[in-house]
Amino acid sequence: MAVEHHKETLEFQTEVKQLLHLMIHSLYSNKDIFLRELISNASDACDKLRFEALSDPSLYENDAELRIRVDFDKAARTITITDNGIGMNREEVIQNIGTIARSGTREFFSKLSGEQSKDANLIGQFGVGFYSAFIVADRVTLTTRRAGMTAEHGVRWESDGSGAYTLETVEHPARGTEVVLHLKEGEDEFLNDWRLRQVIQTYSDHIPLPIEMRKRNEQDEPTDEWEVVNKASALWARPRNEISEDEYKAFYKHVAHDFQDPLAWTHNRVEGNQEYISLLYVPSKAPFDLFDRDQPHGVKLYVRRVFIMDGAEKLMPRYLRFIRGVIDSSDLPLNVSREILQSNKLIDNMRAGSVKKVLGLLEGLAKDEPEKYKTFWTEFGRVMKEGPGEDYANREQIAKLLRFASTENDSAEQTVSLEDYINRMKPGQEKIYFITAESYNAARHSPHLEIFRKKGIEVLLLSDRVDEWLMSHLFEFQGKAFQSVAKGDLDLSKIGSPEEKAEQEKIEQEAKGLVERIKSALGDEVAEVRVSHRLTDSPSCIVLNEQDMALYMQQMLKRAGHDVPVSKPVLEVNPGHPLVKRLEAEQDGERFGDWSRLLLEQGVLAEGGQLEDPAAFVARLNQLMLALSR
Ligand SMILES: Nc1ncnc2c1ncn2[C@@H]1O[C@H](COP(=O)(O)OP(=O)(O)OP(=O)(O)O)[C@@H](O)[C@H]1O
Repeated sequence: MAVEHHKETLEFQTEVKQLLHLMIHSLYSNKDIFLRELISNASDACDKLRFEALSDPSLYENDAELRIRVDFDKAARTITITDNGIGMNREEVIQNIGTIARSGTREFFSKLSGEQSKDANLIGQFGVGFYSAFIVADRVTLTTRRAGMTAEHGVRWESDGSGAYTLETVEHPARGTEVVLHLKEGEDEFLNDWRLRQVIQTYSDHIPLPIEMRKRNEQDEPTDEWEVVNKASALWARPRNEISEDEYKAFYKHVAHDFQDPLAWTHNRVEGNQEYISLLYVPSKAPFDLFDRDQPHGVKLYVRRVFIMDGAEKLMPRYLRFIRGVIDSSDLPLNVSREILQSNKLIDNMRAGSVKKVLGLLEGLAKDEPEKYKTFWTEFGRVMKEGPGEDYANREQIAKLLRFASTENDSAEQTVSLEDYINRMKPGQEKIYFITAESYNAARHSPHLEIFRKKGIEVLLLSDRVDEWLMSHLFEFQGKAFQSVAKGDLDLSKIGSPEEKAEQEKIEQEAKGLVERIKSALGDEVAEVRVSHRLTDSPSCIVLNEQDMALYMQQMLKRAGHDVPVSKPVLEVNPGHPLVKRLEAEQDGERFGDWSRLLLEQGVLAEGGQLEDPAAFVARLNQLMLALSR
């Protein structure tokens, strides 16, 4: 293949410019992290080489001792981080270092406020990576050669971090990547052996690769000999009682490329028929692309300390895609391929065991550290709600972890568990009542809640997008069935007194004629008209069939271009309401029809549905208002 030798100047993608600016300004107080990020990248590059070399050992080029070196030059004011990992070719450098390929990036940047403290948090969600070099450097030179290519295929990338970079083909005999940081004025503290070792030991002690620095002679001058400065043993392989909290946290920051502490973790060694170790972390902040379906999973697979692959989807179900960490098997073959992973009993067992551990960890948090659980739920609750639909076997355990807003505490915060709900159920109450709506306020103000408020029966208020899906997979919890208060026939007779029931029957009897008139006025726009036992303050509401999708969801799907089968609603009316009484007295057939339709239309609107002919609705409403004011 011909080698292009020209040097060219390329512009960073706009987002990269923004990222750089933000990073330099908001992460300055955390500036040590640049070294951890560059070492993590170097370590990932070695892992990738080790994996590719399983099928092509020639990639090692007779140098299979993977390592990372950190060096500095006081006179030149540079720090150099070198690895003999996979390296990159020209296209890969452009792809990986000049662009951010993650979807949702643009949207992410639009959320930034310009306020440094807030944005520093957001940048953490994004992951800082290679660009963190520019926190301390005003020029960065990266020289790299991909494993398996010849020396003349070296690539040199250089930038001052302001908007453009140069790219040049160079001779580079050494395989892997070398990153040289030309330090900014005032950053000389890093031109110090002790300081660099301290940062490495704080952040990178337990990555399973040796990190080397030059040995120093008696005059404290660098020699040509190198020594390992980290423990270089896999943290997860050590016994739990020998690992400190800080070591666990530092390791998390390395595997997760996060700069905040994790919320919790679980570390287990499984022995017996099958042997593996898992070290799994719950982050304290959700990444910005948590809802991107293509977002890579965060658990790395190792076989006997050798990295096999990143984000192995088979190791965690989708609803636990935010979990970060490592699973290290003693039984899988080293040359395990993605295909083998797809259907492998050992993998299935490790996954089932690890899911149990994570659910157990979350249960422990919920019980013993409610504040932390609250943080967890705020960040990841919506993803956990995908659980019951996805993981049938564990659905009771997942259901226990769910938290909801409810009429009990009148707050949008999701804090009520199903166990709390069951403990507060009224005598005679057999069902767990809930409502789904487009927003918390729509749920809270729904006319369907009127009778429940009157009787003091708690209703769970569900307004996350995933809730309708969740409730189509949750049928019961601890033997109590779930019941939407907006769907199907409502029977609260067992909770009330026998007199109430008799009273209801009487009202129904008396309103029979009215119900008939409304039914014939609306014709086939409704499946049925009946007297409502849910309403106390509103004149009417719409009730859907048990199996129907809520109106606001139907609306959303329609907007997204889906065909939604529509079934006709049931209209319930409240004969005690003054408007309905007024309607009953109306003799003019046309007006009776118009007003009946208004009852139907306001029911649809209250459900978050959309009217076929909104202008006609407004005209009818105005007529009614005029008539009533006369
Ligand atoms: N030392 C290296 N050797 C080989 N490839 C590298 C090296 N450093 C970076 N890269 C490539 O550049 C990409 C971008 O690196 P960067 O650190 O910005 O992000 P990341 O590591 O993918 O994720 P994060 O933002 O979470 O740190 C990496 O995914 C990798 O493909």
